[in-house]
Amino acid sequence: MQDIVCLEPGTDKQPDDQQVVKTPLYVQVLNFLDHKEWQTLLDYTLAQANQFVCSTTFTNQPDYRVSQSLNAVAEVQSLIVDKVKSLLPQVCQQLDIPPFFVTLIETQITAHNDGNYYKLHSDNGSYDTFNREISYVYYFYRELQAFSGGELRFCVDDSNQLLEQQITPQQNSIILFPSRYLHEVLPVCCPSKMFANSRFTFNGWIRKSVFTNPTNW
Ligand SMILES: O=C(O)CCC(=O)C(=O)O
Ligand SMILES: [Fe+2]
Repeated sequence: MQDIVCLEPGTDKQPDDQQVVKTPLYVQVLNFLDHKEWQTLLDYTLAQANQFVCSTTFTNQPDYRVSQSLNAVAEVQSLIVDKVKSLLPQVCQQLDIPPFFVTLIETQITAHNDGNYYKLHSDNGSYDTFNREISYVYYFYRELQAFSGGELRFCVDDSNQLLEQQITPQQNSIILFPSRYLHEVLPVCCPSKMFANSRFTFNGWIRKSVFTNPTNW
């Protein structure tokens, strides 16, 4: 059974004492996969250890993103992507994002090990990424957890108010948020430095079609 948790950045007290609930920064779903699916994904990830390469960014800034990624994840991608697709209407509603046509759901598995991080960035700030609408990050790792840190930190400027929120990577949970929001991954501490003890994510980006209905052309 999945628990959808919609986290609010806060509420504003109005003069007439009515509370206005603001749009949340992100949606979190706990217990996202069942145990068998979780195990399949973890086993697959550990078996692919040698296929991971240094993570990249579209802006190619050195030392901005330090982790390892696996970009060919076809064997396991339906585990996450099908569920993400089915959640989309609800997520758009909660994040106040108008419904849109999806052109592509990008996927990768990322491993953050000792000292790894990803500095403050948005996921759609470059020419190649401008149509990313929603980012998703599914967290998983080997039991017992052998790393600390690696919080996902949001720093969002919302109508002149700076909203800051830090999320602890929680086993078998997923976070979805607007790709334009500034966020970072704080440094991970993994004393064993073993790949298998990494902070793993199945993460990606949902791209929006920029074409309108062509029947008027
Ligand atoms: O791992 C995370 O918590 C976030 C990753 C991220 O921001 C990204 O891959 O763009
Ligand atoms: Fe990101």
